[in-house]
Amino acid sequence: MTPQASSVLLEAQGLCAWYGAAQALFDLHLQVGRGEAVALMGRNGAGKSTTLKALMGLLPRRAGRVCFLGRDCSQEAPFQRARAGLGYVPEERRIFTDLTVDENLEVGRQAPRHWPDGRPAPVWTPERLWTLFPHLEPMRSRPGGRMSGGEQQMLTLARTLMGQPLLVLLDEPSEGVAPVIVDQMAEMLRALKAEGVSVLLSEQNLGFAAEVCDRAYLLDEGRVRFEGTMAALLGEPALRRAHMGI
Ligand SMILES: Nc1ncnc2c1ncn2[C@@H]1O[C@H](COP(=O)(O)OP(=O)(O)OP(=O)(O)O)[C@@H](O)[C@H]1O
Repeated sequence: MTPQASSVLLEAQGLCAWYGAAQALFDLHLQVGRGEAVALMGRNGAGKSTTLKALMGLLPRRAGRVCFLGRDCSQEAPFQRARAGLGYVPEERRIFTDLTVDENLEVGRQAPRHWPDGRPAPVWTPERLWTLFPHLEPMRSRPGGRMSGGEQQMLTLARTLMGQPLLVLLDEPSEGVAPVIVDQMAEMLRALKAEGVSVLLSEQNLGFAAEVCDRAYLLDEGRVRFEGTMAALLGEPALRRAHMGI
């Protein structure tokens, strides 16, 4: 079950990536449709972060095609992909520790966007973000450096949303985060999906991914080993044991 061709926002065809001479991704094909939440699953070192970085154009040595909004962006720099509406939240939180929550959000602000069919895309303002991240509002004047890891993770995502992305690449948001924040994160991602924003979520936590995502790609040693619905992945214990160790 892949998205209809007309609704595909992001597509990778034969994506390969290397770190120096070592190949980390092999001939990866994936699609994310409009309004879809898709999980990229796999154990440590499977290639999840590498896939997101390659999609964003952050790895110097890569091959294959990446299309965003039907346009080949394989040769574009990361900032050009971001400007086109591809959001990226890296695993390591990248907030400005000396700036307050409000200021961090302002740094990310971009003009509202439109979908390829001309309809307006969701518009994110700090006021709208407080309803998604009620935790952040009381901290508006607090410097980012004085927040917990989970709160910084939320702020990184909120700031990415201020860039008005049509699709967000989200790298392991649940890693090292308290269970209560993981629950809020799942709720927030469901709300994002309800707004029609697409998400490609790199994740090891199957429970979290299953709460949020409709489809999954399972990676092992840089190759896709399974592609299908989340329900199908949940129904394949042997596959999960072989490629995820759970
Ligand atoms: N900067 C780097 N230099 C060299 N090799 C790297 C680098 N980053 C990742 N790798 C290697 O590439 C492979 C894929 O790593 P990647 O970080 O994409 O995995 P991952 O699935 O995101 O794992 P994790 O959940 O641990 O972040 C691994 O073999 C890893 O050792």
